[in-house]
Amino acid sequence: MPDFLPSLDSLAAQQAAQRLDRLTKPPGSLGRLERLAVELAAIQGQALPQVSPPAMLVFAADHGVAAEGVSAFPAEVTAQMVANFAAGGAAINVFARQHGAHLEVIDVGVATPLPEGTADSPRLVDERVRLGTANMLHEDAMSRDEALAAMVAGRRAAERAAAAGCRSLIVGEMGIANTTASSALLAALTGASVEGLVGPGTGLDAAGLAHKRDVIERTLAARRPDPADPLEALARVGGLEIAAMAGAFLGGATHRLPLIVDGFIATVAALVACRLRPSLRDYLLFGHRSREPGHEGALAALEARPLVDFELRLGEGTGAALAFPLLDSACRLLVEMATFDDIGIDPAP
Ligand SMILES: Cc1cc2ncn([C@H]3O[C@H](COP(=O)(O)O)[C@@H](O)[C@H]3O)c2cc1C
Ligand SMILES: O=C(O)c1cccnc1
Repeated sequence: MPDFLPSLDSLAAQQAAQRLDRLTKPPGSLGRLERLAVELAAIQGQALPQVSPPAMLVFAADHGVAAEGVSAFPAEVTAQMVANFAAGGAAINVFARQHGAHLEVIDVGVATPLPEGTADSPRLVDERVRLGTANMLHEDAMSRDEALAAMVAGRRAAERAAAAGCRSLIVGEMGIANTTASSALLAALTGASVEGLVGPGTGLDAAGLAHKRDVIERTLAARRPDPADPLEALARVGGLEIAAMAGAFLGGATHRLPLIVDGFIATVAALVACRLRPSLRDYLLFGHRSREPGHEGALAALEARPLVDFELRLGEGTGAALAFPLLDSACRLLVEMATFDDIGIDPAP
């Protein structure tokens, strides 16, 4: 993983801010779009930033803890959804087509064999580190080396996106039971109570939720993840796709790509990456506020304010994709709007 990340470009930020003040509008009247434009200039090191085309990286893996009945859906759905992403039929595929995104599905550890023909899809990348994590209630989800290998697979995906000319990164996931792993990891890293952050995921009822909470609490008591060692915590109670997302964020930042964080799971992955490299925080933009209750605590741990609140609770990168047009609009305003000079008006009569 990178030892350091490039720092924000304050000169590019200043140039963008000055241009915004010369555009044909009252100063500051485009609100948060103006702050976004300046932030994007600082990240990319360009007075006129550009976020299009985006890359959409969907990392998929299975979770041994699914055997405890912590999801409303069976573990086989991970592989079925990977086939759906590969065929272009999932929600994130719709947004990818809408925004001309480069979409990749990266299998870092799907346990069930993929449906016939899936492996032939040009969208699918095989980076399997192991066939799903172990059941973290009984043993560590994976080894430290496996967590690192999954992070490196994530970094490689970010590097492919940069090499393909993508100008921003949307990072999503698929992995049945990954809200359980993310909840355990978030509780471990922040010390927050499991009760306050556990949620229904794909749609557990009240009894299912109580059971999920009990499984997470017993897991934390058995695994004792150390918040001072984020990689170890990731290995003990995390997931392969969560590790890969953390690696993709770090890899994207080394290429100065604005990183659009999705919902609960992506935000927990971003938190892990920030604990490893705190300066990563400068590169993160938060797409949306998920309905999953734990998202609030994950956002608070990163002092993050999401762009949109549309009551999504899906994952895959959909909440980040939904916010993408806001970033794109911010960039286009900087490039395409006329200045007061252009139209011959003195803005300060
Ligand atoms: C058909 C389907 C499509 C999905 N796309 C994302 N998720 C989301 O749901 C899962 C997490 O919820 P839990 O922890 O309750 O299993 C993840 O795979 C996440 O990406 C999906 C879930 C399903 C069922
Ligand atoms: O916010 C998310 O990422 C989320 C919430 C519920 C289920 N899957 C993902």
